[in-house]
Amino acid sequence: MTTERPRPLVAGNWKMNGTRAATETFSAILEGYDAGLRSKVDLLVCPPATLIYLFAVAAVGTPVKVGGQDCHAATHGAHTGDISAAMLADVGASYVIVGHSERRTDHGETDEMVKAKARAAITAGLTPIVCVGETREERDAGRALAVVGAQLAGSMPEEAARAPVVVAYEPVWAIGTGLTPTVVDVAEMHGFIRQSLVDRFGAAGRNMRLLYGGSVKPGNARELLGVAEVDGALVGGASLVAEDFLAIARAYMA
Ligand SMILES: O=C[C@H](O)COP(=O)(O)O
Repeated sequence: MTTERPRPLVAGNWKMNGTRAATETFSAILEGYDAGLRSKVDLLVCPPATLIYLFAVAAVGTPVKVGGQDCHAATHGAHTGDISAAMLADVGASYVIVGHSERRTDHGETDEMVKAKARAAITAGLTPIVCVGETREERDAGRALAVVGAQLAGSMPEEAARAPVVVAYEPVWAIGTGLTPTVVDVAEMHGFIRQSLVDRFGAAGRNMRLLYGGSVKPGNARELLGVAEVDGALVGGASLVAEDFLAIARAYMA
């Protein structure tokens, strides 16, 4: 049994922000990802779909990865407005976020749908980032572990036993609010998620990267990313500012 930790990943989720002018921000991220950072942490940026190709071209020759924020479960067909995992791969994406709480809420995505999307991503050669997380009410009712456990059980595809999958724990109440759980709560949840993954996927579950997301900022990154079983961050607002995003990644510098 390996005790080696997965290499950390700091991923930016730009959500519905950014036009072509934001290529400047992305270029600053590419430039700031120096040898020191490269030796410690992987970087991923998930811009709106309209910018994926542009960013992927800009990132050629660098280790920075580009990803999508969602994909359809089908490979192609009559799904107006949707994008398949293969289409994301075609324009240079190597990751895709699935089951973000904003998709679950805004688009009524169920665990079953998220699982189908994750499976489609794997089939297309992408690494899915499967998001889970409880609401404030669920935490206050003492149900956080049960809710996240059920989301994991329903959203993680069986293929995770043999294909790379990332899990992101994002308490819904911490997203974009400036609020974060205590490090004790993060440690409890990540320990629980790790155990659930090991129970289901064995060694693959032990090596899966577990990201924390929800109001990660340069000022709290070192504390949050230092928690046991936290292998990186999924960053929203702070990833829109190159210097803040890089400062979060620098939490891994000694
Ligand atoms: O996917 C990212 C998260 O929803 C976190 O967003 P935030 O860093 O703006 O709180």
